[in-house]
Amino acid sequence: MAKVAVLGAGSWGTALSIVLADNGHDVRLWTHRAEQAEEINETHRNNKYLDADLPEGIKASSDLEASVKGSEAVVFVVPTKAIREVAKKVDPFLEKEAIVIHATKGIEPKTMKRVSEMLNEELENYEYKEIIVLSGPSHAEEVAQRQPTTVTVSSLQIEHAVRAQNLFFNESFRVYTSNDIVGIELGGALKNIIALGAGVSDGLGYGDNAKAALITRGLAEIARLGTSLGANPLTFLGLPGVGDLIVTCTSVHSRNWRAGNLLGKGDKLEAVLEQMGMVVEGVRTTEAAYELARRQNIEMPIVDAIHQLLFEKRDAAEIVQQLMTRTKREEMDDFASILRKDQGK
Ligand SMILES: NC(=O)C1=CN([C@@H]2O[C@H](COP(=O)(O)OP(=O)(O)OC[C@H]3O[C@@H](n4cnc5c(N)ncnc54)[C@H](O)[C@@H]3O)[C@@H](O)[C@H]2O)C=CC1
Ligand SMILES: O=C(CO)COP(=O)(O)O
Repeated sequence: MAKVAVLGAGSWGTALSIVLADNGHDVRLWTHRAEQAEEINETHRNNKYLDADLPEGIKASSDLEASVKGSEAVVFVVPTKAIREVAKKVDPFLEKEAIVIHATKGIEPKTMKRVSEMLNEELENYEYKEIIVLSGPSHAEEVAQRQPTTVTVSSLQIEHAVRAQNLFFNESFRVYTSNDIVGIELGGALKNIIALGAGVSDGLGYGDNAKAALITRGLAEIARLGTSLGANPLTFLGLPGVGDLIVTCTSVHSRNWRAGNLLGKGDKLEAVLEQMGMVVEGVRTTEAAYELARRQNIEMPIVDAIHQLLFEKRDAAEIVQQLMTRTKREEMDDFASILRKDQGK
């Protein structure tokens, strides 16, 4: 059994630590707050983030060096905005043969980089340069209850992804592998924007028809942008694509859906984010995707609409009207162009 460091003691870091501890691994759950580490070790709970009793195999720590040194695997689960800062601090302590996995779902505004690209830049001494992503439809609350969950792990070298698959796989946590790291990271990050939109739609009082439309047309936007950046279009039909889109757009567990729901009811963004107390990745990723769409010359009307709502203070109901009255078009236009690109035409 392996020593594994999990970096970030929020909901998802804690839930993934439970999976690893259930598999018999020696888990160091690192937090940047010493008082949180003390509380976890004394109570075997992480009450602010997850309603679950933690297995004995999880030891919390605020000592990054002690957590990372000697670990066969290091799992980054801090929010996207903290990735660079934490990676810089981790770099001197990483073991030569360790695998680096991340389970963070975001794109960095301004640089428009994926999390594995940010990690590769900051982990200067890391020889493999083969970061692994873990993504899929997986709310922490259900994983902590050992409810059936499926995810996908991916890295450029499939052997690395297989090491991660073996680390996490158990009877309630089924792990697939894939070699499309670009598609998997983009699917996980971009679905958060659509989930904000689904929350807005529900908050405005619209029904299931509207939500199904958002999920389906949102998937078309994600696939269009993703394919233009080199992803395999089929990835978006898998767990980290449509799977994660469904779970995040339809579950009350989703922070992005909940934030959107409050926005749809008329609350202001700053108040919503303060009230959430947990990371709502879709907000910063909207900034990044909005810029990426322009750079790649890709049409993303839902992303544009969420950008207008979040950053241009536009009215939610007006934006829905604007989406509904766009120029008439053929439904499968986008998919036809994706397929043409995939076939090199
Ligand atoms: N919660 C979930 O069910 C899932 C979350 N994710 C992704 O996992 C990532 C983390 O999400 P959650 O755990 O839900 O967030 P969270 O808000 O529950 O926890 C974030 C944790 O990161 C810590 N943190 C923030 N800034 C930090 C810094 N500069 N240095 C060190 N630690 C810092 C916070 O103290 C907190 O413990 C996000 O990218 C999210 O999209 C992915 C799948 C499921
Ligand atoms: O990514 C998730 C589930 O797969 C969690 O989504 P939220 O960050 O919206 O809670």
